[in-house]
Amino acid sequence: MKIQLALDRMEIGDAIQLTRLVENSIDWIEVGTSLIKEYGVSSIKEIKKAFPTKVIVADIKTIDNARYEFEMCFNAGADVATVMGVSPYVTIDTCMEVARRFDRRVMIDLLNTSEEQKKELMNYSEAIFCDHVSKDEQEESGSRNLGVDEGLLFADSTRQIAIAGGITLESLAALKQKLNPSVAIIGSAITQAKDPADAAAKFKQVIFHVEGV
Ligand SMILES: O=C(CO)[C@H](O)[C@H](O)COP(=O)(O)O
Repeated sequence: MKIQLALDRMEIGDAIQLTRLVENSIDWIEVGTSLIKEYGVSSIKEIKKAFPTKVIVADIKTIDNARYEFEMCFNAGADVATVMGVSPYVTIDTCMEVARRFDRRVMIDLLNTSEEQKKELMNYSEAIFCDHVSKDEQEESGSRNLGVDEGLLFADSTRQIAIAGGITLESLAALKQKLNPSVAIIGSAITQAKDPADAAAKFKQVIFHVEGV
């Protein structure tokens, strides 16, 4: 399981500095939606420039305007870009087509999708599927991703799964068991930690422990 470090609600310089502290413990770097909204695609360019060998995920959360937004992210250096699963299928089709042309990947964010939509979306076999509990659900309703609903859907699936939303050192092992994700997206548990390097190293240890590799 890879760790995708989610960088949100900070300045680009601080994001780069923080990532330097933890880069040996993490695999993918997410340029968070808040960075893209605040600083534009230059946030993607700068983070790719600072970490050229890491997989860079642009969490642009496209819901329309797919061709323009995905070309913009890939031209800025993103290796993966995100689209909302609740988007019209023509939007997701377009994201897939642009990603294929650039030889990059699409992550479909399953936030607020119904069971029926999730089953339909699984037809996008090349995508990564993100099981996501949102910031608002975390901060306003006290929820976090515990993998309660998706177990059966994902258990039968050969699809690549990512998990996100308030993941902690304590919740990661159970999530791994329930959803068998290949990517754990971790933001505040590392970025807001007193010692981010120590927190990231501990996440890596948990993964080592559950995977035994
Ligand atoms: O996509 C996001 C918010 O929409 C975040 O990147 C994701 O939720 C991970 O951050 P955290 O671990 O702090 O929840």
